[in-house]
Amino acid sequence: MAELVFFSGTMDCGKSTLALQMDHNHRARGREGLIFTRLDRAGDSVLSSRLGLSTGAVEVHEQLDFWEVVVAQLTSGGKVDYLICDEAQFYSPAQVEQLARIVDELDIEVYAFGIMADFRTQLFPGSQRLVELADRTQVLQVAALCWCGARATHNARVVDGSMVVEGEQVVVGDTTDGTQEVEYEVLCRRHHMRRMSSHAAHAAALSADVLPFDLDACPVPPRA
Ligand SMILES: Nc1ncnc2c1ncn2[C@@H]1O[C@H](COP(=O)(O)OP(=O)(O)O)[C@@H](O)[C@H]1O
Ligand SMILES: Cc1cn([C@H]2C[C@H](O)[C@@H](COP(=O)(O)O)O2)c(=O)[nH]c1=O
Repeated sequence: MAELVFFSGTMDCGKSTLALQMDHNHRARGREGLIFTRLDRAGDSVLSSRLGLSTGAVEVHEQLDFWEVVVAQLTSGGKVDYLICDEAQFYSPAQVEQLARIVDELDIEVYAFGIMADFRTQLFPGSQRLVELADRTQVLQVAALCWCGARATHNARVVDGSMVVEGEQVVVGDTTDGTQEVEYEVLCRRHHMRRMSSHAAHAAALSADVLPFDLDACPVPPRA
């Protein structure tokens, strides 16, 4: 029986790489699949991994209906054994429901990949619906790490070097709108809650070295 599986984890933990590997392994055994993504950092209609691999994909626009796409493929004589769905956090709840229907009524495997929560630690609507409907939610094994070395569990947004907790939910990574540079960094919960990105930690470490300087305790009198 087919399943809807949600592979989740922080940014940069290898989700897109796993999506490409799963597609490769299925294809190598003669199975045929459809690949979908939305707002990949490499551009429209591409599923890309930071390891350098990429493949063409169907861009999931707001109006895309997964059910219609798959049924059209089947009725035109195509074979569909599985779907690979990357950046699934950006899909609408209705689109996630279409994916569940494809599993149940067409017996096609659906593998969805995405982050669970945004930079404010709030669930993306698409991810929430996936957790609600998936047969299984699987956290990726490869841990992305916080700057302190702990397992990273949260995604932080850094705008012009400072961590922010307000703003639009969706801003594609590694972009600039011409005025601001938006980056993301993964953190452990402790440092996310303290708003301590690696940049802030570095600045705090530097000022800790400089500020507590006690002239009276200094063995060498400073030169005039
Ligand atoms: N130069 C590198 N050498 C080895 N592994 C790398 C390198 N660059 C990135 N990676 C791996 O790629 C992972 C990110 O892959 P990607 O599939 O793009 O992540 P995600 O889709 O979860 O954001 C990193 O966690 C790391 O394990
Ligand atoms: C936390 C967060 C992330 N995003 C964007 C940034 C990236 O384009 C994707 C995640 O991609 P990845 O393959 O998992 O690295 O999501 C966003 O728009 N809003 C956020 O809060």
